[in-house]
Amino acid sequence: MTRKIWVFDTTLRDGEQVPGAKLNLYEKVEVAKQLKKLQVDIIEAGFPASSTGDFNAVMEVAKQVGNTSDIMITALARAVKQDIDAVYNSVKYANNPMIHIVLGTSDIHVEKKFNKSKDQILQIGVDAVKYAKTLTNEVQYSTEDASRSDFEYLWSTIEAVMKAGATMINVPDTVGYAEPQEFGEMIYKLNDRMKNLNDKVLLSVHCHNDLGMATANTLAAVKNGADKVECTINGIGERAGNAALEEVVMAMITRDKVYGAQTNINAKEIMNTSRLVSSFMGLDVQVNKAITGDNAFAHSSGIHQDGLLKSRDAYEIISPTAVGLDDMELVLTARSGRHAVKNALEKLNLDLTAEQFEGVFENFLTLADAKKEVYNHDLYVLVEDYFKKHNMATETTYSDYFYEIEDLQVISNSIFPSASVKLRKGEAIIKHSASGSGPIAALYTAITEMTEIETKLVEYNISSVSRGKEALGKVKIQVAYEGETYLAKATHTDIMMASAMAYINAINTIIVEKMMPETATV
Ligand SMILES: CC(=O)SCCNC(=O)CCNC(=O)[C@H](O)C(C)(C)COP(=O)(O)OP(=O)(O)OC[C@H]1O[C@@H](n2cnc3c(N)ncnc32)[C@H](O)[C@@H]1OP(=O)(O)O
Ligand SMILES: CC(C)C(=O)C(=O)O
Ligand SMILES: [Mg+2]
Repeated sequence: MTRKIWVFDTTLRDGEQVPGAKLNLYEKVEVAKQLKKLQVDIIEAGFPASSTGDFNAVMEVAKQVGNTSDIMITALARAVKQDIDAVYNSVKYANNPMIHIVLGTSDIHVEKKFNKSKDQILQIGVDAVKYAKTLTNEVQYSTEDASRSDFEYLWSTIEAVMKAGATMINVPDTVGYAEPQEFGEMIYKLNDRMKNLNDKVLLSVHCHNDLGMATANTLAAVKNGADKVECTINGIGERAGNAALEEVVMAMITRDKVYGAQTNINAKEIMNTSRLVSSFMGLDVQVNKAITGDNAFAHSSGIHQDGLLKSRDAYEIISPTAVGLDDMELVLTARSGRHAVKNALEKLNLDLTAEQFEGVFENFLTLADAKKEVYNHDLYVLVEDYFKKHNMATETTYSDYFYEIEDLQVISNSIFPSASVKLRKGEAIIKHSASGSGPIAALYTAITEMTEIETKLVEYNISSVSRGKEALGKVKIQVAYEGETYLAKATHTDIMMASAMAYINAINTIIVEKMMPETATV
């Protein structure tokens, strides 16, 4: 039988503990709305005692997102009256409010952090739960640093707070020290004892990723009886982060026979949620991140691309559409083979004879060695060049459609940021200058006015590919055009050039998809 696993999302509390990731009230509410679409069961919205700003943000989440019966809103408190009051006074506006109390159980916490005896700490926890129960029915108790705690003391704490009225017991691997086998065994034993005491109390886990095992530990707990998982989107959180919601959920879906457990998550909202969190928090998702990384559904080597074209299951265990993506991506690189390149050409209606294809493929490899990634607009130009070289006429001069950057100058100052750009379009050279509120706005305005393709810049992201003064700047943008979004990237030592190249890549992709003749035969 399939068990239901509760999903407690702590992106807005533990996730927000990432340096620089702090969200304002508006952003917290927007993320919470998206988490509701994702169908998480519980949102932990913050730590209200920490600042007035967070108190107000948690209160707003409770009012605007917690206003239906299908979701519970909580926030974190130390085992301190003032913190518990702050949680209650902010979450009480939700239909289903919950108070979450944390207090350490390991010797390190009890002795070194609190300088108290185990009995004293246990009593503080019990008193905190009893007080919280005078305010709300739902109270979660977290035994911080549980995985490094003496098991019998951990159990006596859990037993005492359950008797005091805790409705959920959360067992955190606070410093990511646990190992799946050992963590699973601990959860098995706790589950056994808890169910004997009161089988209505939920057993939850909260795993950190310091040894890269947060997801594995969470899933080991699910296998061993945990009712609830605490996770964050993109695995963000204190230090190395928390168990990633998307990984835990997709593992349960993909390996259903192994776990025999499912969540209520609407997996199709995973990518939307990941992108929203990443953009509001200013935290890039690492490209190879499972499920939500740029490359999680992108394939770039010839043998894999060929296999996928023959049968998707050769290299795909999750359908990209299951998490809200349109499709897999076959990235054309110098490691691509003939099958992938032929497939890309056919999709563009560029039908070539075997001999023509071999010629184009040879030039493709030369270009791919120089360029890292070959785009569809590059394929058109490769085909045209091949035909020109062999004195053959083409119906369309493809290069007349696409833009290339010849030169640019960007002036950055607070008075009048401006950009001058020289573009090539086929044989034509176009020059233009524009100003803007900042250097990127000036640069993109200049290009928009030259290309006459009005896009909306949805996201602009710049990062360094390597360290040091010679670092390459990598620009990743998302633009909207006629209701569709286009992603484009570029890398260059000059970040303005990388920004312009990324934008031109987006423009050329729009041209390929919207403006090329339907049957571009050669
Ligand atoms: C594992 C986790 O993720 S826990 C959650 C982490 N989140 C946060 O810390 C939220 C942001 N924190 C804050 O805004 C502040 O630290 C506050 C408001 C919580 C406390 O601020 P301050 O009163 O200035 O205390 P400060 O943070 O310097 O020290 C923590 C105090 O809380 C005590 N404390 C720590 N954990 C707990 C707990 N679970 N229950 C009771 N007291 C606790 C410490 O012993 C220390 O008390 P002391 O001053 O008597 O030594
Ligand atoms: C508050 C608790 C659950 C926590 O974040 C941790 O122990 O990591
Ligand atoms: Mg944590």
